[in-house]
Amino acid sequence: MDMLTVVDHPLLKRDLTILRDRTTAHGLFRKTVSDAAAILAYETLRSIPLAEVDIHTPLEPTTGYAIAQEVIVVPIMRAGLGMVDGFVRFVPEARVGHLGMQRDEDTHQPVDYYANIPDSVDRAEVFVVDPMLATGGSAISAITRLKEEGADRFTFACLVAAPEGVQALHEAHPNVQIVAATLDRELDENAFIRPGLGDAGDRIFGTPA
Ligand SMILES: O=P(O)(O)OC[C@H]1O[C@H](OP(=O)(O)OP(=O)(O)O)[C@H](O)[C@@H]1O
Ligand SMILES: O=c1cc[nH]c(=O)[nH]1
Ligand SMILES: [Mg+2]
Repeated sequence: MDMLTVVDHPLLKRDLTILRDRTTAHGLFRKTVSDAAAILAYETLRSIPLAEVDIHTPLEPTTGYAIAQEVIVVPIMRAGLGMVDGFVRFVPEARVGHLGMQRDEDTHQPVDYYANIPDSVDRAEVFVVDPMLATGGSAISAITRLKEEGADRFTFACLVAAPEGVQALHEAHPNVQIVAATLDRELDENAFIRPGLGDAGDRIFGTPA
């Protein structure tokens, strides 16, 4: 699956273990989602373009670098909110858009309930973040919506990806780079990722169904 980059880092392996463990309480779960997102952001931002800038050190003029591309981070709510801090800590000037989507428990299709997308999305590098890529329905719908607003440069960053979701997202939006902390085995009959980590949103916000 070369449309997918699985970031290989010992800290991510440790963090995923904390997240998968059913005994992890929501406070540590939320912190660990943020920490793991920061590692994904660090790796993903390697390709961000830079421009040279003239600055003065206390001793002499020199050349430095500034990020030359507008960055927009778009969490898919709720669970994607847990990854925003991990991304914007490295790019504090980034704008943050929001897309609210809730998967219908029976059909597994995403139902939209909120959208707020910055006007500059058409000239930005857009990082869509959500811990879980299961069937791919939510990610596909989010990126379709962002394309309607004019966006055309995307990375989709998640913690746990299912092979079914990677395939579906790639087929629907072949130009989207997918970055994950792990590629898990499969979806189960409820479209939950196995082994997975359960319902990411409920575990981040401490609201088990
Ligand atoms: O790839 P898919 O099959 O679309 O599934 C993944 C989606 O499901 C979860 O959200 P959920 O609907 O549980 O909403 P929540 O974030 O409010 O918990 C998850 O955070 C993704 O958004
Ligand atoms: O395993 C899954 C699938 C969808 N949403 C989740 O939060 N977890
Ligand atoms: Mg959920």
